[in-house]
Amino acid sequence: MISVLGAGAFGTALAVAFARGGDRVTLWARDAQAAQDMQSQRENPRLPGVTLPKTVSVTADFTASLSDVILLAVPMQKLRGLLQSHPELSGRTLIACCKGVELGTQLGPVAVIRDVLPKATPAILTGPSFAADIARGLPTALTLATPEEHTGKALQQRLLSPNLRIYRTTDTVGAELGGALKNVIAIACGIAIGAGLGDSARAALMTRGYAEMQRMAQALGAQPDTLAGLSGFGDLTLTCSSDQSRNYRFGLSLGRGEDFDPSVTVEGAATARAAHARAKVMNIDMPITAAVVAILDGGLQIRDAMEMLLARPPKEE
Ligand SMILES: NC(=O)C1=CN([C@@H]2O[C@H](COP(=O)(O)OP(=O)(O)OC[C@H]3O[C@@H](n4cnc5c(N)ncnc54)[C@H](O)[C@@H]3O)[C@@H](O)[C@H]2O)C=CC1
Ligand SMILES: O=C(CO)COP(=O)(O)O
Repeated sequence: MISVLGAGAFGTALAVAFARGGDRVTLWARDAQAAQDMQSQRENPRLPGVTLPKTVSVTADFTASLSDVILLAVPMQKLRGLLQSHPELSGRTLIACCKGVELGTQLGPVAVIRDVLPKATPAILTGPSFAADIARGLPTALTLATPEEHTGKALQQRLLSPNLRIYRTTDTVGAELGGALKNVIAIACGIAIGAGLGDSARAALMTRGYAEMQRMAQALGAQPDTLAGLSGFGDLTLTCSSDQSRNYRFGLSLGRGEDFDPSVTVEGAATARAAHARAKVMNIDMPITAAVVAILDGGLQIRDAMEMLLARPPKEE
């Protein structure tokens, strides 16, 4: 059995994929009514049109939902709270599926798991994948990062399913930072397109944003190759170019001066602030991230942000 904790769009999509791969899956929702509705209606309103396979069981009973492989599919800023309120997760294999950097501590998901439950075996599953695509069975490739290779090999075998190909790495820092920081750049790209700055500006932001991602990741001990893979470059490409991305759509709204539904999960906003704080302390040059934070905080107009980025001293690429 596989456990997925968090019955949002991504947790549900993963549950569907693992069930297609032949596993029984328990999907835990914290809200009892939501769990009951999903269990009886065989559908999650966040993934309309996707029928839950019979081997997916949705429950709000936390203890009953646990197994030897547990995926944590909650937003990044909720991860610590989930772990803290369930000490029974200690000593288990916990695979984070969230993409972000924690506000305050500036830690990624693997580091947060280690911090709260040092006896757990942490991992992260990340990479370019929209929940709706996975749930519809469209071909998708992800990266599974575990500190120890033997754990990664075992989990990789366990989680493979039709149309969901899983690569592995032991570079957890690179994998989690790629997935987190690409959301910040996706917001920047959405802002640029929403403000009518054009596709060329977006390409520049993606490329120079990638340079920022590499700088921070390497400063924190990641391998450059990891950022060039699915969890970094792959996810950056997807998220900065698709209207399916919530981070990109959030940026579009900002660029157009429109409101955005605050209940939608947009990981890049908090992550921009956390990464910016870390960059300042470590003296890492991250001008696009800094501009996103300044725009979010209302201190910088979009045109001024672009002018500021263009007016930086000329340098070698
Ligand atoms: N939706 C997507 O296409 C993808 C999402 N992700 C990542 O997955 C993570 C979750 O995103 P989504 O599922 O899309 O968001 P979502 O907004 O659809 O669902 C989040 C779920 O987490 C639950 N939740 C929030 N706080 C909780 C807590 N303290 N305890 C238990 N449950 C809690 C909510 O009730 C909700 O069901 C994010 O970090 C996101 O970046 C990763 C890849 C793709
Ligand atoms: O991480 C994702 C795609 O890989 C999902 O992106 P959004 O959270 O921006 O929708």
